[in-house]
Amino acid sequence: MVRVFVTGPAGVGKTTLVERVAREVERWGYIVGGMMTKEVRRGGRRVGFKILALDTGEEGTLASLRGTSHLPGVPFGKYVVHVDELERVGVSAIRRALVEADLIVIDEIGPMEYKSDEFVRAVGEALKSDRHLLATVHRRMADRFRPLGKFHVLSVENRNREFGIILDEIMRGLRG
Ligand SMILES: Nc1ncnc2c1ncn2[C@@H]1O[C@H](COP(=O)(O)OP(=O)(O)OP(=O)(O)O)[C@@H](O)[C@H]1O
Repeated sequence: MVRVFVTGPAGVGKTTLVERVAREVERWGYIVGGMMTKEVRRGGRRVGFKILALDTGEEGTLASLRGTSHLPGVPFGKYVVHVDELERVGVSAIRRALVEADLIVIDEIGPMEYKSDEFVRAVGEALKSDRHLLATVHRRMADRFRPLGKFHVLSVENRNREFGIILDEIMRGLRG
């Protein structure tokens, strides 16, 4: 069983890399589940983050700029984190992946997501399960996950090369 963690500075391409890997893995006929986080931009400006369930395509609002959403939430810097949405879309997707997927994707494990105890629990379950895991980890939390699997730090210079290395690690795990 393989566990791959990806970290790196904001905007370096972690989500893009995970999407590319997930697409390739699916092309080989494996089932990929879990969740992705994407930024939401309006007029060139980042106004929040949304979560996407990989299996159903369902979307939820993870966070929005303070004062711009009626959804309940927990303040986090200039954002409000919508814990209910994270649990409805993201945590549910991870839980389904724990029973259905060949590869569990968690993008990302970060301080916003950690506002949800259910999310923290779901990550713990993924780490206890014997399913293959590909997760992105916020820089601030990297040290906690470094010892738990193969660990990659992305930069603009290495991100294309790392894509190949990570895909190879995961395909080798999937093929046993
Ligand atoms: N390998 C790549 N080659 C060219 N452009 C890329 C590559 N990877 C990512 N990008 C571009 O860089 C931008 C940021 O990518 P992405 O959202 O994947 O970064 P991230 O590390 O997940 O960001 P965040 O820290 O916000 O989660 C996007 O516009 C994406 O298209």
